[in-house]
Amino acid sequence: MKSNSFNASTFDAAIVDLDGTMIDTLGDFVVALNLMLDDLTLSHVTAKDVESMVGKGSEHLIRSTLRHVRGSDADETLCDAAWQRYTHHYLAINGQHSAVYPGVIEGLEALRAQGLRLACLTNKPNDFAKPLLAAKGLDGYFDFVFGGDAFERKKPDPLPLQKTCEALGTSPARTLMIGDSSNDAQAARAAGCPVVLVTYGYNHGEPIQGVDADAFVDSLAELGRLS
Ligand SMILES: O=C(O)COP(=O)(O)O
Ligand SMILES: [Mg+2]
Repeated sequence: MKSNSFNASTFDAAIVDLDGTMIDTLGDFVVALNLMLDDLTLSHVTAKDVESMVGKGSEHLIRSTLRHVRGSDADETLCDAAWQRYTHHYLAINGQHSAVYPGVIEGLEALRAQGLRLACLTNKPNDFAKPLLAAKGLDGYFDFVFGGDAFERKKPDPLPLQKTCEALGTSPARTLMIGDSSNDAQAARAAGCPVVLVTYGYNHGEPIQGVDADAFVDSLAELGRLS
């Protein structure tokens, strides 16, 4: 951890991002998107293409994918058809091409052992996020799981973090945000939450070290060594 400013007693709770922070879901995204593209008789995307488009929710991912393969913005009819096919395929393969990152279980165990309440806050829709956490054995760590459709606006807007703090009953200043992208960091800054970023996730194709955050960790297991 590249900061000495954290101590477990500084926090009452932590809000943890999902994709790119706890679970490497790139494989699921690529498989579901390419099945969708097959249905629409469009050409495929690669993992490298998808990595820079993940993080702003499924609608954004689908629109970005359609723009990438067609070279122009898709109209609403195509977006609606794509959304239907994508949802169908994603639900069928959810978690099959994904893996929990090393150190995640250790980090979550340590945060719980230090008495922190935990919430998962992701831009992934609720219907994708909840079964995925359950399939990977992570659901039991969280008092709350909020997807990208849980609130009126998504990260990087601060609203989802403010609402999650309200649900946890904690003040933003004592609630640590743990994420992998500028989305998480911007939302945390605007909500007044301290923020730690992992160095291994998806940051819209940009180096994570360039993002304004309080600390960076190579593994969530490092969070257990804060005290
Ligand atoms: O855009 C997504 O679906 C992933 O979002 P997350 O990084 O907030 O979990
Ligand atoms: Mg993420």
